[in-house]
Amino acid sequence: MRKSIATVCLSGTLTEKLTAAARAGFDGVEIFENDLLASPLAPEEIAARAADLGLTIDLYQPMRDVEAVPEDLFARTLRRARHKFGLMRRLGVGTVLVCSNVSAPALDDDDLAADQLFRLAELAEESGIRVAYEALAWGRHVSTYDHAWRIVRTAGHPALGTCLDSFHILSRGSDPKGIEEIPGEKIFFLQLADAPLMAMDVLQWSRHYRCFPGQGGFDVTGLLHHVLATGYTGPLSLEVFNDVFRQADAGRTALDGMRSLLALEESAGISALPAPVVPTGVAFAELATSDPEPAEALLTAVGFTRTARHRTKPVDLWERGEARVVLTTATRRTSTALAALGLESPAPAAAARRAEALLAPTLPKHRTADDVPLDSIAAPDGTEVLFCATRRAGTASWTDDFTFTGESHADGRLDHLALTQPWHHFDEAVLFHRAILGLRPHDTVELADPYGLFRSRALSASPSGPRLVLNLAPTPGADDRARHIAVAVDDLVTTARACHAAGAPLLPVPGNYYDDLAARFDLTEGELATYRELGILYDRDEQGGEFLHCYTGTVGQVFFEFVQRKGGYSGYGAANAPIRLAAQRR
Ligand SMILES: O=C(O)c1ccc(O)c(O)c1
Ligand SMILES: [Mg+2]
Repeated sequence: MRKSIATVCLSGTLTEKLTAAARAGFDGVEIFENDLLASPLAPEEIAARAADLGLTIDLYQPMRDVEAVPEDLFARTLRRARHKFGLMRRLGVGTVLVCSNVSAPALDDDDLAADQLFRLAELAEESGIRVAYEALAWGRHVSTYDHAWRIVRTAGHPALGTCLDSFHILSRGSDPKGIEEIPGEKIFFLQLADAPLMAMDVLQWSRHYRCFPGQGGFDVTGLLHHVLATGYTGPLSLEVFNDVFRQADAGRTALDGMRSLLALEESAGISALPAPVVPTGVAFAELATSDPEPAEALLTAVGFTRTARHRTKPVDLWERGEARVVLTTATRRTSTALAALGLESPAPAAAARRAEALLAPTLPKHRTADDVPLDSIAAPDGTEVLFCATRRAGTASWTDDFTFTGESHADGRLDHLALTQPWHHFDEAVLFHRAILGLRPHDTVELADPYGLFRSRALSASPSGPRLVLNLAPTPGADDRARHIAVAVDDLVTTARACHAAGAPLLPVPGNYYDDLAARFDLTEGELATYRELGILYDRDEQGGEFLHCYTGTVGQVFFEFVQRKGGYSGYGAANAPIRLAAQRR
C-alpha cells in the first residue's frame, strides 16, 4: 500500500523532513501546520519540492476545535477554514484532518456536531477538499472512533469522512473490531502509531511516548486487519509524537519508520518479504582492540583458552567450552570493544536478503580478500552482525579462516550479550532485532540506578537461541558503549573460585547487599557466606527458578558475566543491575 509519514515524526526544517521521507522511500507526507508556518518556503514552493522528491502531500493537519460550538464561534471557524482551504489548494493537498473538539465551549450535542461538520464539508467541497474527522482520545465530548463515525454518518456529506488513528483507538482500550462497520470509502485516512503500555494520562502519553508500530505494546497489526476488512485503500501513514524522535537525525528516523511499515505490512499479510531466518545461537562474539594484552589476560583468568589463530591476520579465537570469543587486534588505536556478533544462522544468505529488504545496511562479505565470505549487516548501534554457519557440511565455515592449536577443557556457553544502546536509538534497535532477526522482545525493565534510570529490554527466539539484552545507559558519555558477554556455566561457585584463584578481577559487591539477600530469601548461612566471599549475586523468580551471577572488571568497554540458571529461570537478574552499576562506578 502507499506509505506516508507525518512531518511531526521527524526533526528539522520542513525541507529536511521532506528529503528524509523521500530518501526512506515514502510515497507521501502529512504536513503539520507548524512545520509549514515555520518554513520560509511559499506553499507553491513546498508543493514543488515535494513533487521533485516524488512525494504527494496526502493530508494537511490539524484543524482544531471545529464542531459542536455556539454559532458565533462556528462563524469564526468557517472564516479560518476558508483561509486554510485556500492554502491547501496552493499546496495541492486534498484532505484536511479535523480533530475532535477539546475546548471548553464545545457542547455535548452530536446533532450540532454533525450539522457543523456538514457545513464545513460543503465549504471544503467547493475547493475540492475532503474533511477527515478524527476522535482524539482526550476529546471533550468525542473521544472514541465509533462516536466520531456516528457523527460523520449522521452528517451524511460525501466530502466528510473519518480518520482513524491507532493510538487514539488502542490507548483507550476501544475494541477495534467495530471498525469493520465503517464503509472503507468513508475512512478517509489511517494514521498508525504504537506506544509502550503505560498507565498515564492519554494526552501526555500521546504527545511524548508514541513510537513506530512494532516498537511498543499495541496490537497495531490486529487493528490494521480490521481496517483492511472495510476495503480501505488509502495510505498507511505514520503519525508519531515522540520527544526522542524530535531530536534524532531525520533520515535515520524515516528509515526506522519505513522498516516499521514494511514489517507491519508483512505481519498483516499484505506484502511478502524474504521470510525471517531466526538465528539458532551465537557462533562468536568479537572483541576488537589495538592492545590485546589486557583482554588476553582477562580471558585467561576467567578460563578461556586460546584455541586458534587466524591464518593471515592478528585475530585469535578464544574458547571456554562452547563460548567463543574472537579477539581482533585493530591497526587503528581503539580500546577493547565488542565490535561484532557472529550469529549461527540456518540460512545465512537468506538471512541477509531479509535484512536488506528491511533496510539494514549490508557490509562487505569479505573483510579481506582471502577470508571466508560472510553475510553481514550493521545493527543500529554499529555492531556488525555476521550470519554464520559453523562447521556445517556443504557451507563455508568462519572457522576455516583459523588454524587450531589448542582445546578448551572448561565448560561454558554464551548465555546472552548485553549491548548498551545510545539513548536515541533504543526503540530503533528493538524493532531492528525483532523484524530482521525474528527475535521476540520481552517486557521492558526499568530500575532506578544511582546515576539515573536504567532501562533494559531482552530479545530472544527460543531457549537455545541467541539472547540479546539491550540496555539504555543512564548517563550519556562514559558508559554508553559498555557491553558485556555473559557465559553460562554449570557451577558458578566453582567457576568464581577458579576465577579468583587465577587472579581475575571480579566485581566487589557490598555487604549490605548480602544482608538484604538474607532478609529476602531463605538461603542457608553457608550459601550466603559463599556468595558474599565470591561476589555472587542472586535472584529467584516466582516459580522458584534461581539465578546466580557475577561480573568481572572491565577491559576497555567490555566485561564478562558468568551465570548459572536453575529451575527454568529465564530472566537476567535485572533487580541486581543497580548494584552492579554502582560497583562498576566505584
Ligand atoms: O496531539 C494532538 O493534538 C494531535 C493532533 C493531530 C492528530 O492527528 C493527533 O493524533 C493528535
Ligand atoms: Mg492522529
